[in-house]
Amino acid sequence: MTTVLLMGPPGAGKGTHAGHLAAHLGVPVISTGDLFRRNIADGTELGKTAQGYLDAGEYVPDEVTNAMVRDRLADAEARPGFVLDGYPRTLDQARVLDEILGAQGRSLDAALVLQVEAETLVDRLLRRAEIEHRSDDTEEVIRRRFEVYHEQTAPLIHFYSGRGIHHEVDASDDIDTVRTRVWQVAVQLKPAA
Ligand SMILES: Nc1ncnc2c1ncn2[C@@H]1O[C@H](COP(=O)(O)OP(=O)(O)O)[C@@H](O)[C@H]1O
Ligand SMILES: [Mg+2]
Repeated sequence: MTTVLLMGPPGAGKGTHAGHLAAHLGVPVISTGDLFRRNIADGTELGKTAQGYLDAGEYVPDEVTNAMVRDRLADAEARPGFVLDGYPRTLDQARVLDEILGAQGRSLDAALVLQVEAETLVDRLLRRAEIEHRSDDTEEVIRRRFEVYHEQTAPLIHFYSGRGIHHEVDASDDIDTVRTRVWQVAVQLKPAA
């Protein structure tokens, strides 16, 4: 079983590499951003709650996000492990995640932080805006998302480094190069059976 999370600023490539890594490990990706977007597209109550926050570049309240992730982690699908993309993003979420996993008799193996300099991130997000038309990929909202990341999520790096499960990955190069780096970290976690 491998339980990993990917952290990093908006545009760092969390979604891309969470997908690759999960496929390698044979476990599901749990992406809070994707779950919110799917709920918005489906017009669910959860989606209605989340929409305003996403459009403003703010975080959805912890109790809403934590409840959604709690459900996902209880699924049979997540029993062999998981790759978390975009969760936890606050200290409260990190503590709740510990609680959920502890109650299941497991814990987090690794927190991977994807590192990319700010200029590259803005370029990537503006390019993605042209392709995906995400409502939160406008210049103004992107700026706010960076602020929120630095205020609320960057402190989590200390939370996980204090526990010795934090790994930095240089994510500024092309996708294949970064994928190899991510995989090198994952391989160290679990020696081949
Ligand atoms: N763990 C979370 N807590 C609160 N809000 C979240 C969380 N994950 C995603 N969101 C909401 O969804 C938006 C988009 O998330 P995501 O797709 O993961 O962005 P990115 O991958 O570009 O960082 C966030 O700006 C936020 O509004
Ligand atoms: Mg994403």
